[in-house]
Amino acid sequence: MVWTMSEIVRSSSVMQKLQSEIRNHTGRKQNVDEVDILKMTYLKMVVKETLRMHPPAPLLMVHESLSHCQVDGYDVLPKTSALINEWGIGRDLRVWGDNAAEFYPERFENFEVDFEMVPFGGGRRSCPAMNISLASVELVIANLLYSFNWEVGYGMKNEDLNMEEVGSLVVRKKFPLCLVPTKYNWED
Ligand code: HEM
Repeated sequence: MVWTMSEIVRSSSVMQKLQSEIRNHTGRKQNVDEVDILKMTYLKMVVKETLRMHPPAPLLMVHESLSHCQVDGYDVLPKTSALINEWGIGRDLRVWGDNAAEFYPERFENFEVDFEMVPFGGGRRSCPAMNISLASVELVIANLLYSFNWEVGYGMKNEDLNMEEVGSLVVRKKFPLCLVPTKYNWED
């Protein structure tokens, strides 16, 4: 959620497009609910793009081979530890093109994700909480943007927000995200 908010605040066009989608689909009421978010296609693209660029577990978890196998011509012996570089997969120029380092949710308009990114891992030991995690992130982000506009404040420009990472197995922002909300006025 923190990485998603950070990327949204850094780009005024993403924030505006997302707020229009959320407010148009929700209408004027107390808050966005689970049914409202089903129709929000841009919101889903924004969350996907965040997971591509900022996978919370950049190397997934350590896996161990059970038996001897070959991968790409390399012999993998039993009990070999394997780390999957999900961070690298999400930034591979061959998959994502020259703008791989850019936050560009629209790339998912014409791109059905299969194994091009695996922020929740894959196979039998993948994250069992994938669906609830995605739904929770979408619901919280939608509500934050529905009721408020956000800025970095304190005289700083939104696009200059610090995005440095820290951590190893789980990566988080080096500096905590601190934003200033302004209540959205439907009459404006
Ligand atoms: C955006 C949020 C989350 C992400 C990106 C994420 C990602 C991951 C990843 C990459 C793995 C390792 C998969 C592998 O090694 O192939 C994993 C495993 C796991 N996750 Fe998550 N996770 C998230 C949220 C959650 C939540 C909220 C829970 C619990 C409520 C959870 C419970 C678990 C469990 C129990 C495993 C171990 C599964 C196993 O070893 O069989 N995760 N997760």
